[in-house]
Amino acid sequence: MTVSSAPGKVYLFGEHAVVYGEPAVPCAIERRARVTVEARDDDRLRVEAKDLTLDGFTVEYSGEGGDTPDVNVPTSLVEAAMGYVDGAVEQARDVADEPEAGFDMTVESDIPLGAGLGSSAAVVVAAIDAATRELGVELTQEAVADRAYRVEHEVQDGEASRADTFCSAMGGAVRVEGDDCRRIDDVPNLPFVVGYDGGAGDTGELVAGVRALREEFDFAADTIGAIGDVVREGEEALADDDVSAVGKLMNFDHGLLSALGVSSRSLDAMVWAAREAGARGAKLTGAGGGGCIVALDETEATRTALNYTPGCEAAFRAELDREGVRVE
Ligand SMILES: Nc1ncnc2c1ncn2[C@@H]1O[C@H](COP(=O)(O)OP(=O)(O)OP(=O)(O)O)[C@@H](O)[C@H]1O
Ligand SMILES: C[C@@](O)(CCO)CC(=O)[O-]
Ligand SMILES: [Mg+2]
Repeated sequence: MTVSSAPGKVYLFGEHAVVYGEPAVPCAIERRARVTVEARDDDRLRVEAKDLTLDGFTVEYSGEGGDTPDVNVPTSLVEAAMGYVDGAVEQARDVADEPEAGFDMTVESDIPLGAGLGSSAAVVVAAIDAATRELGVELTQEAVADRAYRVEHEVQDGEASRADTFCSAMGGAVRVEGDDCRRIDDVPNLPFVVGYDGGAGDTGELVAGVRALREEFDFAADTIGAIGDVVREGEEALADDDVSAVGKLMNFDHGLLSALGVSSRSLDAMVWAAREAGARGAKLTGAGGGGCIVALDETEATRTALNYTPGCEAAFRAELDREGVRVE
């Protein structure tokens, strides 16, 4: 039996624009997805995903994907979840050159689903790491990141950057621009506070919406370019340990993301509550549509304000997680 875990992330800057080749800076946070894998004697795959709904679901189907799972959650949700885990298993079979390998897998996660904290990337990264190890192959974190990217790219219908998967596999703060992925060492202390509205957005759909806007309006394409400028400026602020400038740029980034239509009433409400409480900056994180905002505040004021904000279901502090994927 092998257990691997991988962290979720918040975006300091650059989500969405990163899909079109602009740089982005996601940071891994201390909230993890854990995947337990046990090799089977046959080629079947049995997946238990306890957090997929409140009730959880269990599905058993063949390696060829011929069976229809008998479950009580929306089919699209099951299909997507099976896509991520199935994709991870395909990668492990390919790496180990064991196309017939079967597994029992259990997915458990502290990362809210579809909320902008990179739950999909963490699940794929941890699943690939655990399944390859279970087959006796140890991949580097970079290799896990690359394989996980291929899975996200496929499940999200080609609408994915390397940012989430690289960040989850490597840990820490990272910089991703197209295929160029690296860790950023020496980031200042970043006092992340996360606000969660209890909702979710569909990453693939939200990215497709931004793509449509970008094709329709030149100024939407310019907005994406402006996000790239914010990120480049933000990298300088990080290098100068200037947390107050980082916050200002996060605010700017949120405005641009909002212009691209990926914010929501509750995300905006949480962003404003954080700013009014004295946060250095606040923005939505991840694909948007609903889910989480991230703010910078070393005091307790933002968390307290978020707890009193209608539409905010939970507010918590998130520490930078310097460790990426690991065996438990
Ligand atoms: N604990 C889990 N168990 C099973 N599947 C999961 C789990 N967590 C996430 N997933 C899969 O990932 C999907 C959510 O991925 P999606 O990319 O839409 O959001 P996210 O990764 O949480 O946020 P973002 O991509 O904006 O950072 C879920 O619908 C499910 O398919
Ligand atoms: C919206 C997006 O930029 C981040 C989702 O966490 C999509 C991606 O980079 O794959
Ligand atoms: Mg995702």
